[in-house]
Amino acid sequence: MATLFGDDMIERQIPELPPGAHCVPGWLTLAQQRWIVARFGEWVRGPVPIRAAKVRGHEMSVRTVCLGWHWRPYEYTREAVDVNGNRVLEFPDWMVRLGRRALVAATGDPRAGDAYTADTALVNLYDDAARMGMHQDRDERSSAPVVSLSIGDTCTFRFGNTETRNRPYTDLALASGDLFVFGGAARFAYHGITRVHPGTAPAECGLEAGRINITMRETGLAGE
Ligand SMILES: O=C(O)CCC(=O)C(=O)O
Ligand SMILES: [Fe+2]
Repeated sequence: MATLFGDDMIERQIPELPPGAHCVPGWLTLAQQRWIVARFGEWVRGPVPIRAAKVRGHEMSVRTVCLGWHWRPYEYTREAVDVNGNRVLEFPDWMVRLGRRALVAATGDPRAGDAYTADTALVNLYDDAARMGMHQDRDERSSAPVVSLSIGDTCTFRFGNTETRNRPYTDLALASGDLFVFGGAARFAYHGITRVHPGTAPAECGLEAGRINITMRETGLAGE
């Protein structure tokens, strides 16, 4: 029980979030985190290498590898047309199940996951200097919730409103193992990462430095 007196046992204060947004600190166990980090090692060696997507000609500071559908600003395709043209990895069944369980855990509603079949995940890798500017996730045609999982270093996550990228917003820490869900009235809220806090990853999460974030989504796109 090496984690018994770790930071994960200290109740963290979750600031008030807008309706539709939920945070579940420490949702993934350290064993689950390590297992996902091992899968991440496979994904980055997969058919499409991890890369920094370009937004209006500028590389993002995060690097991203996708599952199910390949995302680039501002479109999903099956092939990584801006990387090497290869088809992205299949969306794993275990992640479909995890997404459903995440919605149940986040909302407390045992039926919340029933109709949810995530079919894409953007898996972001942040180094100490990486940030993500305020944006909406709106390249999906479905308004089903976004399920976000964090592993590694803690970051400061800024969760805002659906109208502007400015205030009102709430800053909260997302630590290794945390689940964040935004759906319903919060589905199209602006959000971003203002900083990553180096050296804060728990020793046993499987990632020595940096931060992995997985956001699962339903694209609402059909077929091949
Ligand atoms: O890293 C995060 O927690 C958020 C990532 C994000 O907003 C995105 O990939 O669209
Ligand atoms: Fe996002």
